[in-house]
Amino acid sequence: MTSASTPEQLSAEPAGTEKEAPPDSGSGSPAREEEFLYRDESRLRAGAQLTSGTMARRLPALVLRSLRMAWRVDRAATAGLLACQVGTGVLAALELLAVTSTINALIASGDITDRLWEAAPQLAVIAAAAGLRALLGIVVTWLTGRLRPVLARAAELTMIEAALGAELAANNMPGYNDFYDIADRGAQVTPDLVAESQDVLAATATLAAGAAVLAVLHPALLPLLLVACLPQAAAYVRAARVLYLANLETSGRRRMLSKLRWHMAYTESSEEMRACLAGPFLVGRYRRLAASVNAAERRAADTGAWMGLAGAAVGGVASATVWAALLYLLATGRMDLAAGGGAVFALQTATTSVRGIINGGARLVRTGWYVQDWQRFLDNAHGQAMADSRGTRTLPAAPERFEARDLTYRYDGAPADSLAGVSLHVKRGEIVALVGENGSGKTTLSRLLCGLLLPTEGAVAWGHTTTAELDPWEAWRHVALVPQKYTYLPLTMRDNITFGQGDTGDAAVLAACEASGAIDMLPALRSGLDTLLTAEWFGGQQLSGGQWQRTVLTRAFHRQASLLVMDEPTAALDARAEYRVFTGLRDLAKDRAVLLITHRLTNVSVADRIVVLDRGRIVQEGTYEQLTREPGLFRTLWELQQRTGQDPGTP
Ligand SMILES: Nc1ncnc2c1ncn2[C@@H]1O[C@H](COP(=O)(O)OP(=O)(O)OP(=O)(O)O)[C@@H](O)[C@H]1O
Repeated sequence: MTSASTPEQLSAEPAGTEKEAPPDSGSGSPAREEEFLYRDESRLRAGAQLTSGTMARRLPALVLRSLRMAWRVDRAATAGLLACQVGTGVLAALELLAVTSTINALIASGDITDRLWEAAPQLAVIAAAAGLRALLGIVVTWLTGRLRPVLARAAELTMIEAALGAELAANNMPGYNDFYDIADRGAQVTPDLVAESQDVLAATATLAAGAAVLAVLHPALLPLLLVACLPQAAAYVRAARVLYLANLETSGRRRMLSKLRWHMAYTESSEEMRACLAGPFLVGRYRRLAASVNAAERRAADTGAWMGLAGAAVGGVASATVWAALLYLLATGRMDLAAGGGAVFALQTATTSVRGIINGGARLVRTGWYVQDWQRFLDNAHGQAMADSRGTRTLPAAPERFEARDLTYRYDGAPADSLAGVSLHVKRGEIVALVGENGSGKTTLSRLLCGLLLPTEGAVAWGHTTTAELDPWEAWRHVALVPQKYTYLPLTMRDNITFGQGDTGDAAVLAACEASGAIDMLPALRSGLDTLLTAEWFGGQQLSGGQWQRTVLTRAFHRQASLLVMDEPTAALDARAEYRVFTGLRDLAKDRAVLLITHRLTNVSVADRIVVLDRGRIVQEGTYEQLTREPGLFRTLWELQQRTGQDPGTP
């Protein structure tokens, strides 16, 4: 390994040297590396057409929805915040009126002591209002601090629920995961939307107070102030849009960065990161991609800053114009000096409020765009909500028969069908084995039979009901699945087995452990079934690959489901454990329909029927005895295994 590959040196690379990839960082130009990263052109185009007018129209609904959510998670804090904002506005108005009349009193003719006495109540109102406003400010900070984390977590949870409610197929759709990330950003900034709308409300309340005074002093001043500030508002919103669009444009690249980070830093890939030198290779890739994202974000920051500057300059000129107008009114005697004093203060307050509205409004509009993405995802999971594509029927009883009828399936964006014209059934009490070479469609067929995917053509029927008609969450209570890539959860063994369902007592869980062979692992586990299965946390224990597979098998056996689907269920098991699983399978199949996928062909002798797939089509079907005798794909593969000794036969 070269010295450039040590972790210390990789992390010690100074910021800003992103373009200098390490020598072993792999081939391929940045352009090539990025070309497969999805860019949702239609979203970008739609984003480019976003106007402040459209957002201004949508904002009330967005703010209302976020407030409703805030109300759900913490009524007291939400009500308190709203009350504080209204209070702040009222106090600001009072203060302003008091200041105006104080100025009027002070600059009126007469004895100064009398004038001071006359102004004393107003001064008391000013002091009290200022004190109360400061107090309300502290309360707002306190309540926001309490509401923010709860609201952010609640928003995250709604995202998770929406993602869980999306079709499995969505994960393979270009753009879906990017959109998820963009929407997730919206979920994260939901508390900002609430806080920013409150800032705008507070500024509006203060403006209203200033406006009332200004309108009394001279009717031209307020419209002049508002009109003068419009260009600045437009510039700020444009700057906000540039930043939002940059986020949209870089979403695919940033998602890749976060995937790379995950692989480089976490345990799952840690062996290959080191021994295969994947770490240094990926750091190089990361640097190049990060450089390209940084460049896009810097461009946006520069453009945004220029727009902000232009806006501020226009705003400055606008303010000067209004002040000049005030001077003109005073100089020409159109406003008397006493009114002028109040006007100066009211104008100052109104200008500050208008700036607050413009700044807060621009931030609010930008946050609104994010939150709108979040809410759109919640509404239909980017068009992939199962609620929209499936029915709501439930089954009166566990189905007896699961049947695929003339199925065709093509993954989104795939060049060809993964399955074509496939028909197959499996009944309770029966074991059907699916075999075939890599990529022949076995897993896809099992996903369709489970109702995880809906067919492109044809149907899957559970009894008399198709999977498209069923409420999926109800339906999956009848399924036990051992997928090829299973999930290791940082939970106890019991929770990993039961997922909190069915009989979680020792007797039921141990019976399932007996069938899978996991029972042999228990004596070595510190707290038996209640051992945390990860060494990442204190007191946890790490399982081996085969031990995990036994746990996942236990999970499936523990579920009293009428359809048991096992995809390479024993790939990591030792010979004894594998033998145990296959000899126990017949017993398990008594009241289950079992679909078994395996490449170890002697194991399929346990099946009542074997279905052979080749390039998405069924090419053979029969018993083990028939298929090992008759010429065909099964016998060819079986003989190869016999010859290489990979499959020495059932022990
Ligand atoms: N999530 C997916 N998205 C797109 N295409 C997929 C996806 N999963 C599988 N495919 C494609 O569908 C075809 C069938 O894949 P499938 O996983 O069903 O095969 P298999 O027979 O289970 O393979 P193996 O024996 O390697 O597990 C393959 O061409 C594969 O590229």
